[in-house]
Amino acid sequence: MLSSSQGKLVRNGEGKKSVIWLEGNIASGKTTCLEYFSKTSDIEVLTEPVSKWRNVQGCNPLGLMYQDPSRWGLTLQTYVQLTMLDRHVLPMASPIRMMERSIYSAKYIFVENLYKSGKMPEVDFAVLSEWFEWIVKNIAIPVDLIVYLQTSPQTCYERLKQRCREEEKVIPLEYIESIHNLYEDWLIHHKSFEVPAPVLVMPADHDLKKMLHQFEENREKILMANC
Ligand SMILES: Nc1ncnc2c1ncn2[C@@H]1O[C@H](COP(=O)(O)OP(=O)(O)O)[C@@H](O)[C@H]1O
Ligand SMILES: O=c1ccn([C@H]2C[C@H](O)[C@@H](COP(=O)(O)O)O2)c(=O)[nH]1
Repeated sequence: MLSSSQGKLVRNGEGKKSVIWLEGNIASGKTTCLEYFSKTSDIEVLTEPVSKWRNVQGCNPLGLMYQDPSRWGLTLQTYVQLTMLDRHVLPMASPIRMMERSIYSAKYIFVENLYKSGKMPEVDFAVLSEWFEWIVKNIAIPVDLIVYLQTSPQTCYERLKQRCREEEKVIPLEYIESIHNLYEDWLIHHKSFEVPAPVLVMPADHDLKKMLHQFEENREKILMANC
């Protein structure tokens, strides 16, 4: 249930619980990492609602956006903003929540990329920005730790091609490079937007075996996020 605290809407009784956001480029390995931690008791894992972005009442805003970003970028990102907010305010079922991306990366990375690349009209950007500012001012979006899977764009491009999601077949390497640069400016160089929690950087170009080893090595740091 939501109640009001210091002028913001907050979820009740979740002060001691911890929330971790898993951030990284497209096909950097976020879902694979979440799958690994989902086997741990006391952790609930929330994946990105991509299936909704591919099918809202029979329409596919993700596919439309990749076909014509100038026309459909606002449509997709409005729906991403809504569905991510829905994830953030969902009552916690376990003491630890790991969630894939956030309403912040939707705005600071994906909306920013559309706008900066000239594919989002100024008025669409202004409307989305005002919505975003209203949300983060009025609704508590808890986060204790951001885990950043840091990859090279080339690695993501190869994994993306291998995953072969229909809508993403049109994505060029340059798109992945732009997303990479925005993530680095935000989470590593602190050059763009405020970072709402400490960042744990995990190099993620390695093969699966080494990644699983690295997840295990970082388990304590991740599980103790709010201590
Ligand atoms: N360390 C890795 N080495 C090689 N392939 C990987 C690795 N991690 C994930 N993959 C593969 O790359 C693709 C994208 O991974 P996924 O976890 O879905 O990324 P994301 O959720 O970040 O988009 C999938 O096909 C997955 O099996
Ligand atoms: O705000 C957003 C968030 C994600 N997307 C796109 C990028 C990808 O094509 C999918 C999500 O894929 P991942 O494999 O989880 O990275 O959705 C977007 O356009 N806007």
